Amino acid sequence: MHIAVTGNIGAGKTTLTTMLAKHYGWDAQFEDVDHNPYLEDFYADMSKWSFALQIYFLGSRFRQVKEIRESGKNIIQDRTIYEDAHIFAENLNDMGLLSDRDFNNYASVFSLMKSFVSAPDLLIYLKSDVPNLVKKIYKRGREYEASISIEYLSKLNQKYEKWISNYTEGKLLIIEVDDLDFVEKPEDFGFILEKIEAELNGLF
Ligand SMILES: Nc1ncnc2c1ncn2[C@@H]1O[C@H](COP(=O)(O)OP(=O)(O)O)[C@@H](O)[C@H]1O
Ligand SMILES: Nc1ncnc2c1ncn2[C@H]1C[C@H](O)[C@@H](COP(=O)(O)O)O1
Repeated sequence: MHIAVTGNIGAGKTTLTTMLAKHYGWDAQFEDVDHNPYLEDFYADMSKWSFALQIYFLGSRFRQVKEIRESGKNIIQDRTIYEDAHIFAENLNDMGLLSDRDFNNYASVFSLMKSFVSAPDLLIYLKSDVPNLVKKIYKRGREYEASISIEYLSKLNQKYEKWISNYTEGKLLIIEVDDLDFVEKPEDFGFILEKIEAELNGLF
């Protein structure tokens, strides 16, 4: 079984992925953030580094897709390859931070890769509003993310809403996380588990 957690920066994906992997004994796949050779430079100068960062994330996410296909294990994945293309790369292009020439080049590589990608059995979307995202990014305290603007987060949130409302590739569970504290409150984590199990009924 392949489950993926999706959502904007700071929504709680890594936290929930870690908790679910521990609870169910699943393998977890995380994003390549701490050893990412471009991320810090990207936040310092988005226009200069956007193409290099997108190619890096695309390669790293495709490696994960391959592992999921080959492993035969139950895997929970923190963010999907779809988000790189449909949320981040598209948004950078819209904002004029990734040129049309580079975006078209990227999109043609992504469309080749897409034929090898299977949708997760369940996609869990963590929906959060911008002020709450800002609070959680601040709480996490990665220095290079201090430059993330409200405008950038808002545009990403709009892209997420559009993408999720058109998502038909597989089962989808939307969780509004702003009134939940699944880190500190076991009942909130229990509420999420119930929702997941209801969706996966029959697949478990
Ligand atoms: N529902 C929540 N309640 C309280 N704190 C949360 C919640 N979700 C995430 N956090 C905190 O917010 C920060 C960002 O969460 P993280 O899982 O790294 O987000 P993401 O992986 O989506 O970027 C972390 O410090 C985490 O502990
Ligand atoms: N495809 C991407 N383009 C730009 N930035 C990206 C992409 N994928 C992830 N990121 C950034 C956003 C955050 O700063 C870190 C980690 O993501 P998070 O949502 O906090 O798990 O990488």
